[in-house]
Amino acid sequence: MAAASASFSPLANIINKPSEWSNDVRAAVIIALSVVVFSAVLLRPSYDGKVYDLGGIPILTVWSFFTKRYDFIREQFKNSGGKTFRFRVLQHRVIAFNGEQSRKVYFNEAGFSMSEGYRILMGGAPELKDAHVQSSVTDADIEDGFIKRLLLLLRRDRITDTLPTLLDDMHTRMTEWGTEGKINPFSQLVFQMTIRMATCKELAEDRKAMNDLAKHYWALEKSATPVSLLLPWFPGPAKRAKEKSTVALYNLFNSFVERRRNATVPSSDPIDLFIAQGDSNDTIIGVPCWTLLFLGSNPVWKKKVVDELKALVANHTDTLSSEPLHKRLAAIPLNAWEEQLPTIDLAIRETLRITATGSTLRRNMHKDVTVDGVTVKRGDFLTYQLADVHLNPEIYKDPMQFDPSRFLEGREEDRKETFAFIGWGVGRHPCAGMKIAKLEIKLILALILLGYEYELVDGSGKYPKQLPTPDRNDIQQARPLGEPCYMKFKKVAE
Ligand code: HEM
Repeated sequence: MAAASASFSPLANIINKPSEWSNDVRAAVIIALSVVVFSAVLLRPSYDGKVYDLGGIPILTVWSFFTKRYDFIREQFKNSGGKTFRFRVLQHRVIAFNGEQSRKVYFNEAGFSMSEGYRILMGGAPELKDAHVQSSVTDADIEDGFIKRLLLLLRRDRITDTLPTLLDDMHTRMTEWGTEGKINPFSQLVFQMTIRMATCKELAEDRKAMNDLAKHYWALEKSATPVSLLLPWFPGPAKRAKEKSTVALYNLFNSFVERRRNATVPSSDPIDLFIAQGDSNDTIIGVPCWTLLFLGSNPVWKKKVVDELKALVANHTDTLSSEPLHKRLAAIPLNAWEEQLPTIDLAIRETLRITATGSTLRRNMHKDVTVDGVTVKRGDFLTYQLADVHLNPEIYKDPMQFDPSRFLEGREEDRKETFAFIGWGVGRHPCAGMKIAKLEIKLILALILLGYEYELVDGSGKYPKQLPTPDRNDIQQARPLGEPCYMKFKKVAE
């Protein structure tokens, strides 16, 4: 079949009969061959005693940096014998570091900009120009003020006020599951929570708008393809998709801003203060799902976590109350959620250690800096993959094993090296949303672990032969790889 179709292809006809090539075809072939020979000779990999240069044609060599980033970095470190390596992405130079010495400088150096690194090598963030919005406010201005505004939103009094509503939202979503059944936990459990914290009541309670928001948000993330990042001007499908979803998101937010502006009674909802840039919803969604999977395969830790949650409820609420679970949880003070769940803290930490393995990015915006003997010039990009430390068997024994006790006194594996745990960021860029993210994860775990009994099953209803592992090349979400795994549940508390 392939041979038959090839003989009808004009290209195959030309290739098969070199004697009939026109001068133009001959010239094209000679140029193409020259490029290949030139690249093979002049752009071949090299080592100057400090750093490996991957060489090669910039786009071709690094295609998998954009499509399979985790594998790319791992493979190149294998090729370089664990030494620092560098490569080109078009006109940019990127240096990949590993090891403790590099890590210390990478996360502490003031001139290494996190936002510049992600903006250029990651993409995916909406830009005002894509929505064709005329504004004197630049995207850089928005970013500068972002963390300040975020911290304003995440003030303790706001979180305390919103906590009961967050639980109501979750409860409403979970009621749709019924009293018994099977769910794939990797759904959009937490999206609404973050929207509630970051926008306004009207939006968080409008199911259609929420669904549209989720649709455009994921479309925007998908539009960060290698072509759209390497050639941002190229008018291909990814550029069109990015513009389309940016316009849709802008219009959607704008309609709610207008509603708030026209409202007679002002509210303390954040949308009255600012329109938040989309942030790490995807990460939060993944963490409780993975924790539930790990606990589902580890009865000892599951019991410890459930017992701890039961104790929290017993200590802070009326045990004889007939109120539904989410109302009772709402009565628990914020500081108790933060300080009285050490076992869950360990389980979350261990979940992040195993699942947070992606590449962080930076750009050197100031003077040249030497990192572990390698000069990082002004304008160079840098990358450090969290797997270098999180899955390092020299630091974490049996790194693929879910074992929260590795952090306990006496073992403290995360203290063996500087910055050995980076699940919430370290150095100059600790996660600004950690407190709210942890709270959301704990609320979800409490509602599920106290409200339901569950066991893990595969498609045929049996305990899975193999548990899924995170897709480490899935930069945004680390969704599970392998056979689908479900939670078979039964409701045990209203
Ligand atoms: C489970 C959820 C989350 C995880 C695991 C997480 C993890 C991280 C990590 C590892 C970094 C450092 C990245 C680097 O060094 O390149 C970071 C930074 C950051 N995170 Fe999160 N994050 C989460 C949720 C959130 C949420 C919900 C928000 C906002 C509401 C947020 C806001 C930020 C910001 C603004 C920074 C950059 C801080 C800076 O530039 O100094 N994160 N996060």
